[in-house]
Amino acid sequence: MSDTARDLDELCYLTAQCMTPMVTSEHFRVIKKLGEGSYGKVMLAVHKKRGTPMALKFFPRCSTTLHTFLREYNLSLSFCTHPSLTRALGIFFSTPSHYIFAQQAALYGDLYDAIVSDMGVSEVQAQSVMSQLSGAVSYLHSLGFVHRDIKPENVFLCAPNCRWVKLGDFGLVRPHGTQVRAVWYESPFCVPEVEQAKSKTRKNAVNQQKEETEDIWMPVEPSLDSWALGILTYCLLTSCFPWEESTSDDPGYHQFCNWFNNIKGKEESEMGQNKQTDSKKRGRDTGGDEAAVAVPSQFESLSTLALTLLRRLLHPLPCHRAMPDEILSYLGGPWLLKTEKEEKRRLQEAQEEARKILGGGGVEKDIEMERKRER
Ligand SMILES: Nc1ncnc2c1ncn2[C@@H]1O[C@H](COP(=O)(O)OP(=O)(O)OP(=O)(O)O)[C@@H](O)[C@H]1O
Repeated sequence: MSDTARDLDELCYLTAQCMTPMVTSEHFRVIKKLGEGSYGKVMLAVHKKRGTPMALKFFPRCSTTLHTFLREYNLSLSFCTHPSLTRALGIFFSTPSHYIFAQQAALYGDLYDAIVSDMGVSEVQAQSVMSQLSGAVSYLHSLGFVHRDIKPENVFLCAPNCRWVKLGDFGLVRPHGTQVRAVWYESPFCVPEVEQAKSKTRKNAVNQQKEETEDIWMPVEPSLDSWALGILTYCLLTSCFPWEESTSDDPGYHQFCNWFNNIKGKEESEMGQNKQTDSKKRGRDTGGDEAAVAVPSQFESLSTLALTLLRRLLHPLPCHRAMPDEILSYLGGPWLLKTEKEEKRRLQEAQEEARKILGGGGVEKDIEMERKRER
């Protein structure tokens, strides 16, 4: 167990000793519901004496253990000190029906709302979000924790136009290396390595009772978050999912894997001819093979740069997935093809403008005029 994981356990033990019962309305004015998840609801409230706005997260006691509650609270309070992680505010208490803690409130909704809004998220905003999340997730990883639940609903907006976002919901965070039961769920965010647990999970859901077969256990790896960041990047750029579920029988995912393997095959054959091999460098410097090999239809609007990034984050093999900090080296260039065209158009316009300023003949004409003047 890492030092940070041990520190978190100790904090849970200590805070369990001072959990106090309280009546929410005596200290807080509850304004409105900010959102609701599978574990509980989150309310915007104002501290009556200090006037400070905060998000109160309510966990029903009937379905939440004290340890689960305290782990999320202490993690958010003591470890989430990055500006793009949602920090707890040091207030926690219980009522007869709920455990409650206070967190920084994000007042502009969550990323899901932004993605499905009429405007969607612009390319610049998408890059800004991914840049902030790259920092936040890398920070969490540096402490030895893996988030395991990165999705649009868990990215909260603290300023308009996605200028400041915070990753929240630390209920599934576990220390790197922890063994957890593999649970498959129907979503592109579920990593492909969990497919082996799909038939068992399905049978359990149908029969409403646990199958006799052995559970499949997997270690918690940072590559889980890389995968989620890849899917999130795609959602931001297209407002859609790339496929329904990351399993071999899903047509969209199947197409992606074919494309992925074709590029890999091409790269390997080039490697045999002693060509440059680093896939990341290839993508950036030379345009790579991403566009050369027929791109799956759902990726057609993405630039070579974005395709290379997605190929790095969505590597079917977890051990080869890029770490979140690699996202930073893909910022600044176009992620959407439309923008690539616009970029060219802008460049042409700038060249034309420059030609006009130089009087049509360019530098040579200037030199000629200078000579005439001298004569
Ligand atoms: N600090 C916050 N500020 C503003 N809104 C928040 C905050 N925390 C949560 N929300 C809103 O409440 C919703 C549910 O919160 P959260 O994801 O933490 O709950 P959960 O029950 O753990 O959810 P899940 O089902 O994803 O596990 C979020 O999608 C978001 O819209």
